[in-house]
Amino acid sequence: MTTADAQDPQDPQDSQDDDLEAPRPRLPEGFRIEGWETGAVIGSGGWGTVYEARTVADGTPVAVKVLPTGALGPGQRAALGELVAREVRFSAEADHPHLVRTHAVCTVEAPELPALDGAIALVMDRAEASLKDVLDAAGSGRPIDGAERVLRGVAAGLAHMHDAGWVHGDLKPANVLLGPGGQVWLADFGLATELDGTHAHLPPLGTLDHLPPEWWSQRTGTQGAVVRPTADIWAFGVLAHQVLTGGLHPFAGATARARSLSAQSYARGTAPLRLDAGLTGDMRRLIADCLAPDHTTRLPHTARDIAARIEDITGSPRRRRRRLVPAVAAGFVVLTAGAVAGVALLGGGVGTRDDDHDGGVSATVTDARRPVPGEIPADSDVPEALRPVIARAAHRCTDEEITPVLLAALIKAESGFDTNASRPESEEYGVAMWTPSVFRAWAVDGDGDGDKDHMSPPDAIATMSLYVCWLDQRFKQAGLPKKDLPALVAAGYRTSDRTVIEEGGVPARVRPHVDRVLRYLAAYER
Ligand SMILES: Nc1ncnc2c1ncn2[C@@H]1O[C@H](COP(=O)(O)OP(=O)(O)OP(=O)(O)O)[C@@H](O)[C@H]1O
Repeated sequence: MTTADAQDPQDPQDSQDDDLEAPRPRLPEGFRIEGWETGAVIGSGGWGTVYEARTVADGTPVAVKVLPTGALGPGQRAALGELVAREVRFSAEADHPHLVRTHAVCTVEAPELPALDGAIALVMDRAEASLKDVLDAAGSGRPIDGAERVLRGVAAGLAHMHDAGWVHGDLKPANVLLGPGGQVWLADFGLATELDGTHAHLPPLGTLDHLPPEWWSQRTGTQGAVVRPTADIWAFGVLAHQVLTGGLHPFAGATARARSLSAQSYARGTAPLRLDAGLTGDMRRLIADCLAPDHTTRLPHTARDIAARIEDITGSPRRRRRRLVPAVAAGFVVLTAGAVAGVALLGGGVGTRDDDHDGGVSATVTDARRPVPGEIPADSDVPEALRPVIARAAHRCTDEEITPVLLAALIKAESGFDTNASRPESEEYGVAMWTPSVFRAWAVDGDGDGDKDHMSPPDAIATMSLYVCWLDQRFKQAGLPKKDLPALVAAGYRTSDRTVIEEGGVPARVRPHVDRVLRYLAAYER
């Protein structure tokens, strides 16, 4: 579903990193730049090299970014000057606990090292690691240590930037620094530029993995590409997914370019959003909002709003325990991703959701007397063994119309919950009545057994959820009435998205089937 970052030798983004491996002139350890003394190299970026350093007067640790200017042509020198000026101006203006501070800008005087003589040196707070270092070392599939703290810090820093009228423009794990006392700092404001009305012009640098899909269709004029705050929101969505899954990118692909193409297919409406199944519902919704497919639909999700939501989701454990979470029908437990089999029966009463990803059961228990909208009621005819499978499959889709009861109604109309159902004349099999060739195009491994089998209820139902989620998105994009979506989805599952869109509604030939689905749905929702 998602693919860990991998390097592609053909990928310009990755080959940029190869370039960084080329030997560069280095300052010797103990080199003095005004009141600071450099130490070992921390790393190199597109423009220069970052060194450990300390303040000579009192030994305070700092980092010094040295940007050589000697080998640059006049145009490059001007561009570098502009980046530095932005970074310094930004740092001075935007004083904030989640933005790294630049203390001074100096000139390196090293006549004996001509390549570095005259270089610009930025003296900054020193971090212990970047978020990229942490993600590179993390085991994928689980949130990194301190994931919530990191997300809170990044979101707060971004909200402060946007409120101050700046766009970061290059938000990515390498530009999130982690301080020695657990601080979270946004860094590298080289691309940050003041908002001009609603957007800023930036040169087309950025990072493929964190660029919003609309970036590719924008026209790049002499001033560069238009970068708006919503581009930072997209980048935050990608980064949050990576932080919560130990580095998994939300879009599939072995290379940055492939992932970017997947993101563009999603934005065009030709592929659904497939977030990692281990995310909690709150985080899923938040990431899905950040990854809204275009600038306009992302616009309502401001950094301030995202920061507030993250505070709410990840608030203190005490606050979290008090928050009651809407849950599945009374008397059973919803299993999070990675655990499908088994239904634990609990008594009635009120429980809480465990927002921490422990890879195990995320228990959501409701008050038995109050059925939760969209969830399967306790007294329904849905077989107990299928309930958690259906609930989990429905919760994979972030679109509100795709609920457990809608999936249950669809399955009942398709097969009457018969896991061995078979209609050979139309080549439809299993509980979700998949035609094997169509199933293969969408297949999801719902039970995580490494196999995708249309006769396996978890696989068939998870795939049904993915497919109807996509239908739902298609119909919304086509402007079909929101209130008709359950009927349209039922019709689309029996025919195709195209047929429904072309007919502008439910085709007459599937009307009886659709009516049946709606009747079952109404009974579950009563
Ligand atoms: N203040 C700092 N404290 C500690 N490490 C830092 C600091 N600033 C940058 N680094 C680290 O130094 C390395 C180089 O950083 P730099 O900002 O030059 O490049 P980058 O962000 O990796 O790439 P680019 O700037 O080209 O996008 C990175 O590993 C970064 O995490």
